[in-house]
Amino acid sequence: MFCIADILTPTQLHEVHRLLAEQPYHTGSKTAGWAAALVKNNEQLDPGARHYEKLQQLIVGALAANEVFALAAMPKALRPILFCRYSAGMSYGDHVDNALMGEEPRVRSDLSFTLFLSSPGDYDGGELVIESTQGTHEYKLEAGALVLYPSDTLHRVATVKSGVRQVAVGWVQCLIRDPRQRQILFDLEVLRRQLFQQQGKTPHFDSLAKSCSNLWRLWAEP
Ligand SMILES: O=C(O)CCC(=O)C(=O)O
Ligand SMILES: [Fe+2]
Repeated sequence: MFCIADILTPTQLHEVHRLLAEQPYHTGSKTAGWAAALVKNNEQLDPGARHYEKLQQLIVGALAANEVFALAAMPKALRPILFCRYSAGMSYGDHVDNALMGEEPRVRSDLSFTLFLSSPGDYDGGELVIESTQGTHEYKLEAGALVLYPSDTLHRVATVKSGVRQVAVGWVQCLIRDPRQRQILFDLEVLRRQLFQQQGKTPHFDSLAKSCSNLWRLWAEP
């Protein structure tokens, strides 16, 4: 589980809200699996909405520009972003995300993310609650921040008691499928950057870079 602040700048957030204003939404249960649809009670931006493509580009561009997201998610493919809205009384009960998504070539959901578009003060309730082997985690982040979590978890969105919760949600198929291998590569890549910053391109740096590169070669599914 990974929280990343400031995926969107205040200017980008403002633009997202401007593009989302007065756009058509439909019931969110359309894009859920049959079991998840039973507990999904929210609204989603209609893919035919006037600004849908612009919104996609804005979010995908912001994700692509974020070095922490790139390193933590190691994306091979992204599903189209969903723009979801929960008004008072809405929630999304316990569910697991579909393993395979979309048409051929299908995307395997390794990681899910919620990018918060509303500030925590804009609504009561509406926490994203994730069950993991380490316990239950609740997330209600600042607008512009993102939580990245394994798609194989049971999770839910608590009922919004008042106000409106707006989020962008998405799924990533990772270049490295095994979370343990992703963790090793994440740690080594961080170390490689730190070593370069402190000492420059030394023989130690080259040696570490070689091992990093060779682990990518062993494990990546490009
Ligand atoms: O709204 C959220 O934060 C997550 C929604 C969700 O779990 C989903 O769309 O599958
Ligand atoms: Fe979900």
